[in-house]
Amino acid sequence: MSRISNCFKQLKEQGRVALIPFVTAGDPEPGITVPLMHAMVAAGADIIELGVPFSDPMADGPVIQRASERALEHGVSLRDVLAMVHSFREQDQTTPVILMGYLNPIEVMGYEGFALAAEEAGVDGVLTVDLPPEEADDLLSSLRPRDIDPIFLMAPTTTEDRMQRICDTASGFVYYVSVKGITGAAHLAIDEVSAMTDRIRRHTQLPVGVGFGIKDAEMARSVAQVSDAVIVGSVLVRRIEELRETPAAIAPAVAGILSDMRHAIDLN
Ligand SMILES: O=P(O)(O)OC[C@@H](O)[C@@H](O)c1c[nH]c2ccccc12
Repeated sequence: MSRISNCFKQLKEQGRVALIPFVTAGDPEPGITVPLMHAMVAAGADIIELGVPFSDPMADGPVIQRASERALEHGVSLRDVLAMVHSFREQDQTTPVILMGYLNPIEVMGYEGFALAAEEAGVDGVLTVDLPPEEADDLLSSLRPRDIDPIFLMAPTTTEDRMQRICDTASGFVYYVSVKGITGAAHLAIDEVSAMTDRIRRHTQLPVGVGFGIKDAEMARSVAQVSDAVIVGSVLVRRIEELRETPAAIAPAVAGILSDMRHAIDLN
């Protein structure tokens, strides 16, 4: 069983919902990422979504775009991100790590080479924003034998047919994007999210994670009532940006936001 499936299985037994923070690897500087990952786990993160910096991140809003720019200024590459995961794994063998990124750097490395390096580093899932499941066969045939879960996105506009196809292709969990638009979006309507997670569950037994537009602990709590995982990115990345001149303050600040969310989620 993959580390992601195992994580969800354990959470389910405990009647708990996963908290999945997103940060961009190497933002605002490479040295911060591994300690930040450990701090997030200590604050209650169950799974970590780590962004691979990319020059043209079209699904991302300005906050996460700027995070990519800061990391790229330090020359952070896909190989560097894999090295960070490898280093994280020296002290943490249980928390799943998902790489979130765009296809280009993976294609450059080659699917087989990437999958091998990801497995060696201890990566558990890969979310390639610009690779639809219809075109994912080649990458999937490199990931599957290594127990690396492909994570796919569904949006409010996803049709039933597509939903079924995505559910049949994905493993680990499926990611429901709560709003039309880009990361850091303003408003998430909980009734709509609830209706969609119900629909998705008619297609799959996989856990359903919800992300985009979750801003605070209260919202995290409502989303946790209708999902299996709460995914939070821009609020954390914005805090990282605010503190970029004082990097030592970043991990405690991010941990503070996450532990508030953790407590709120566990109140359910
Ligand atoms: O930033 P938000 O609105 O909290 O949403 C999570 C999101 O950042 C993270 O999962 C993510 C970052 N970049 C992405 C691109 C596509 C899908 C998801 C993502």
